[in-house]
Amino acid sequence: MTFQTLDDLDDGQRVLVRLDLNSPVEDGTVQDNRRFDRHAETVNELVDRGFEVAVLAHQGRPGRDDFVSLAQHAEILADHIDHDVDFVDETYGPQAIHDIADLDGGDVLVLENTRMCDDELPEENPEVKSQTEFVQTLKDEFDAYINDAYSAAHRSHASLVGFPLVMDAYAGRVMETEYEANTAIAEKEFDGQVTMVVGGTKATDVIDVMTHLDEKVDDFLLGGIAGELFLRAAGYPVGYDIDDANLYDEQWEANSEKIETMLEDHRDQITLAVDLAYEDDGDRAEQAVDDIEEKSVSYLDVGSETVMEYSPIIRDSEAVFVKGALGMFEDERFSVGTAGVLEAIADTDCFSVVGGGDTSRAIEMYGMEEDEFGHVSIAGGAYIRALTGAELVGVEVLQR
Ligand SMILES: Nc1ncnc2c1ncn2[C@@H]1O[C@H](COP(=O)(O)OP(=O)(O)OP(=O)(O)O)[C@@H](O)[C@H]1O
Ligand SMILES: O=C(O)[C@H](O)COP(=O)(O)O
Repeated sequence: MTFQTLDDLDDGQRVLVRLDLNSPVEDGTVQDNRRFDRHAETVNELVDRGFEVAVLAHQGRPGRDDFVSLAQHAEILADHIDHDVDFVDETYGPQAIHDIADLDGGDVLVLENTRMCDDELPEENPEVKSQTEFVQTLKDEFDAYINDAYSAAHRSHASLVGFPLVMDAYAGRVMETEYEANTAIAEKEFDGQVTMVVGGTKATDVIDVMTHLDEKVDDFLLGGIAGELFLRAAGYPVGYDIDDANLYDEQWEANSEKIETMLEDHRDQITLAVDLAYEDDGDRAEQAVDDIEEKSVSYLDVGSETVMEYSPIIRDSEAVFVKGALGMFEDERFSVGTAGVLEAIADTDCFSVVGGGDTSRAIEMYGMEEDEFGHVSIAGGAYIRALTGAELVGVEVLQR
């Protein structure tokens, strides 16, 4: 590993720290999750060593319900580090600069959601990002930049790739441990069957990675939004938006060709759900995919038959990778797919990795322990990209 770490940084300086506190939001309330726990290690160390700490992080995506302020994140972070955490509702405006100047040793200030700044999101190369007003304004306020957000390091966004080009840059403790674990996992060779459980809402991320993993993975078990899109490509009348949902059509447009090609070239490596679950009068109901004539309900989980088909495949695997939940597990009625698959993994002695800020929450929600899995990563998209052997842009710039 060639990046500088906190061991290379002198105590008591003024530091800008990028965390990944991107969290599930339910009815406007940010849900605590292991990202806070893990990043607390880095923040606690900085506080104990007398640094003046300003935190950059993002939440959600513009236009989605989870695109909210970081005010609640500051409170949750304070609970995890047993230390006051201040918040300012600007990322680099005059009030933010004022509050940064007021920091004393051991103080922590969370700046507003980076994705509320125009400079943050367009995916541009690090050189371009380093010249944005966002980066140029904040860089002079700090002695060093620390990136702890391994789980967002696959995005070429200003707060992740801009600062290392114009500041002294370091990896935080989470960046270090996730990088080491995921790189080692990517280099592992398996003699037996390798299975990947693919679900969640970010179908574009997983489908892109699937096309690069077809030599490493013997069987992809599909669920979630990606699963429905694959069913659509296979000819079933599902995988498009109904009501106000905004999960399928855009991702179908972006990925339909890749999905169709994968089904043509790798059909024997792709296992699709045989039944799906939906809400009927407040209860869970299930329907075989062969019986669906028209999509008139939202499918929120894979069905029980699907879990029965996926479980023996998992039992026969030497390694299982999970990215994304098979259903909306936060609602117990729709946890059957996700909990069923995680229990099947926990019951075998295969090597396993469960990744994703949301998905990894299902472990404790459904009574399992982290040590029943080989590695639980707070990274989702970043860890599966690392599995392909590709370098993550946010890591690359730290290694310059
Ligand atoms: N059929 C479905 N309908 C709606 N939501 C679903 C469905 N299936 C899965 N989900 C949701 O997917 C979410 C997890 O997927 P997501 O794509 O956010 O992955 P993740 O594991 O958090 O990874 P990352 O860290 O990349 O965000 C869960 O919160 C779950 O509720
Ligand atoms: O939750 C994640 O995987 C990271 O925070 C990246 O979020 P994004 O997929 O919205 O870029």
